[in-house]
Amino acid sequence: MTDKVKVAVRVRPFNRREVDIGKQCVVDMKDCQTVLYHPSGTHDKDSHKRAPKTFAFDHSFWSIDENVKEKFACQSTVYARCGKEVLDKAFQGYNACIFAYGQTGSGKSYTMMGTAEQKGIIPRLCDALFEQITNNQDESLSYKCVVSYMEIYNEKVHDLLDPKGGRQNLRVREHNILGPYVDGLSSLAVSNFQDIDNLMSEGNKSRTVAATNMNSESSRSHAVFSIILTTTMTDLQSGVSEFFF
Ligand SMILES: Nc1ncnc2c1ncn2[C@@H]1O[C@H](COP(=O)(O)OP(=O)(O)OP(=O)(O)O)[C@@H](O)[C@H]1O
Repeated sequence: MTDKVKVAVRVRPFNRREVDIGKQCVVDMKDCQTVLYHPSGTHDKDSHKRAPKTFAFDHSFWSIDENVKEKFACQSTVYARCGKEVLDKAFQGYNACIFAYGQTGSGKSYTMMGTAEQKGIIPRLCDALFEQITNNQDESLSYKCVVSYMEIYNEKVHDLLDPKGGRQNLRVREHNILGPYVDGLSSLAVSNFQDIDNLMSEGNKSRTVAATNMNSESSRSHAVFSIILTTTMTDLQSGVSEFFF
């Protein structure tokens, strides 16, 4: 990757409540730029204080109205610009992390997981990952894919996929070459997105606070899902890449 960190911003459609109370949209996007307008407009003597503010990002995704075809960024556009490159680099041996940040209800889950009809980045990336593994014609190359899922709650690390269902605290250690790792964290083999989805659902049941519970407790619970892709060339371990969500 030319830049190690890329930042994308996405604006979602108004929800029912916002439509009902007549909210006004103050965000516009063009190419990689995001423009914020002052809600009071710019038609009086103080207007200069309320000039629009323009910010540049690696990507600005305008997803407010799918009828505005020339501007609308759908789920596949977001994957093509943010997910595909990460996958390509993982096959070259780089580690990668896609991290969604934003206030409650801003569209993180929709962008990352999406719905059955409108798949988000994670299912698309996993489908492409397993498709690439399945289509591999090079007999000297083989791939193995495993996943881990942990929760960090009150600075304690729990294994959400522990087959024994235990709740012991795991230790974070430092490997002299690979860096920090969680000692004893289970990793389970997967061969398609459905396997991954099932393990995520199982893991979510083991979280201290239900993932859907929006209260102050849930803000202390952080779940980290990782997919570890090991590429092996005949008799030679060539690379291990890890994705974090
Ligand atoms: N780009 C989008 N297009 C259509 N609907 C969207 C979009 N983004 C979000 N939504 C809808 O907005 C609502 C809130 O989105 P979502 O649950 O993804 O937010 P979130 O940031 O994950 O919230 P939380 O932090 O509370 O989990 C959902 O009903 C979702 O379907």
